[in-house]
Amino acid sequence: MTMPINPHVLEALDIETRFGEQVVHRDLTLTVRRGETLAIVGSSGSGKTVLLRELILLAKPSRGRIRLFDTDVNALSEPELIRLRSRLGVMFQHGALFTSLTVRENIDFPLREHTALGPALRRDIALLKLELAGLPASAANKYPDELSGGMIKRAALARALALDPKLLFLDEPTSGLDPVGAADFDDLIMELKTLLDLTIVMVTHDPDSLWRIADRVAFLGEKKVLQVAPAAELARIDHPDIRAYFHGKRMQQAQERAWKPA
Ligand SMILES: Nc1ncnc2c1ncn2[C@@H]1O[C@H](COP(=O)(O)OP(=O)(O)OP(=O)(O)O)[C@@H](O)[C@H]1O
Repeated sequence: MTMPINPHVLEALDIETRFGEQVVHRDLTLTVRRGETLAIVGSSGSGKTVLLRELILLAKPSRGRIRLFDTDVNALSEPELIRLRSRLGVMFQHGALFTSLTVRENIDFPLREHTALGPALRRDIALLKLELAGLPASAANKYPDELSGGMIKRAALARALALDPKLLFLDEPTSGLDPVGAADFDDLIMELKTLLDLTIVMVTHDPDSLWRIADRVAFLGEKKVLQVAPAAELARIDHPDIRAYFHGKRMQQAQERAWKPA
């Protein structure tokens, strides 16, 4: 008998997160469907970054369960956790590139850590990822401080893709980019999602990304996920925090741009 495939690649169930007396999450549940782009939004301090760190296994919630690729994370030993973590692609907000390494060496880093591939093959893979992320080959030997903000994002994306993850996390992928650069980056994410058959989870403050590339949006408030729905549905939900978030001028302009025929 074949087992039905779990439609969820990630499940965070009944999560509680505390820092001393402060409760950041309580009874928070979030599931991510295979193949979707899910955006996590909420006001400043609502616990998006903390949640992201828990989902990528860099931090442990105080209570609750996280299941990734059908594996209960709580039950794993440290080596098993490291192996599971290597199946996640993560692009951090400011790139988090090693400043003493070139772009190619940065992309090579996870390949060296987690595979037994030889240097020639690793070099080819790094150059391929660079190209996938839309960087010219000439960027390979540059150091992070020789790159523009947009190039740093792309280099960080190339590194996140190094090990061919099926699940990609993006922390504020378009922050700091001008509107054209941000739209280009959103386009790139959409293209890569289709090309590489990715599931994407992103924390974002960018209204254009919400309307253009997110299939569903999870709204964090009152220490939990208040609602998960496509942006158009979420915008109609009658909750004071959600209404306030969606009815700002920037959000309305983004909605109009997303609905304008190309
Ligand atoms: N390591 C930590 N120790 C203590 N408190 C923390 C720690 N990390 C986060 N917090 C607290 O948890 C709360 C949620 O922080 P978090 O960074 O997740 O918010 P956020 O929704 O990502 O905000 P923003 O949109 O401004 O980035 C904040 O009150 C923060 O001070």
